[in-house]
Amino acid sequence: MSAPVQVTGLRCALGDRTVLRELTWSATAGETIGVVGPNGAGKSTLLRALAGILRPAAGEVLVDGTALHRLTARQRARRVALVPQEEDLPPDFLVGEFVALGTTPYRAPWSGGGDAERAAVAAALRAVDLAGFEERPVDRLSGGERRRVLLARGFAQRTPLLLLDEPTNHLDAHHQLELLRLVRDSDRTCVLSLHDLALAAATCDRVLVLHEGTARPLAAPDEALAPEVVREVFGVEATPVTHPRTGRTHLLIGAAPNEDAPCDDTPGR
Ligand SMILES: Nc1ncnc2c1ncn2[C@@H]1O[C@H](COP(=O)(O)OP(=O)(O)OP(=O)(O)O)[C@@H](O)[C@H]1O
Repeated sequence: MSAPVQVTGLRCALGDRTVLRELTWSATAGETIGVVGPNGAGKSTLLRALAGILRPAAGEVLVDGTALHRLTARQRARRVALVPQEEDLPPDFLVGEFVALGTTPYRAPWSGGGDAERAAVAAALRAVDLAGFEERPVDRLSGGERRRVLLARGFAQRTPLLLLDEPTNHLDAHHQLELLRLVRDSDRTCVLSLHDLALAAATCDRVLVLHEGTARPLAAPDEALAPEVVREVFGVEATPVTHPRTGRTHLLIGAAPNEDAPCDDTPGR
């Protein structure tokens, strides 16, 4: 249940302002693509274009060969799920009712959910470590639990393409790693925006770096997040180190040296 994604000559505008231009890249079915970039680089805008919510100003996005923005909302919702960065949960909803919204595209109009829907909701809640939360009012959740409920709704949509905007926000270390493991292990194509470059390097098959209104070539983390790229785009130092147990490359992020500061080589300092 995964779909290839093809982005060709994509330009995205908000109002009369071009936010992204000349984006051309493609993801194969089942890949996990990380999107990184400084604040305001256009990560959320790109995800909205991939979701078919934002109509491209030029170029196109094809998911499994289909331009999503030409589909009805219901058809689109069977192909792509977008978990936004922030969303107010509707007051008076129970967690189970909210997560069940993810199954709406599969229901006949005006029909209730039934056993299949309950099973889908329970599975999605188990996936985000909230098993048994169905009856809990959504306004009685912590920030991290709210975040995981949003993710559960995205999982319940059972789409071949899953878009996650800053999915690790508000999550503790355990749930960040669990979520990213879930994303990697799922058989969907996933595109996720991340601020944490080390997590992006450790989790994603390939990484797209947005910078100055466009994207650098989509590449494996070692190349996409090479120290010189990270220095130029983010103004920080990235040091690749090999994890002693797994052998995977991890990035240590630190402040860039201040080139104007006098160099102090005094021993012992
Ligand atoms: N409605 C709008 N009209 C014009 N410009 C907008 C509008 N909404 C957002 N922008 C601008 O578009 C740019 C891209 O915004 P976007 O939210 O996609 O960036 P981002 O990379 O997701 O940012 P962040 O890391 O801060 O979440 C920003 O410069 C933002 O100020």
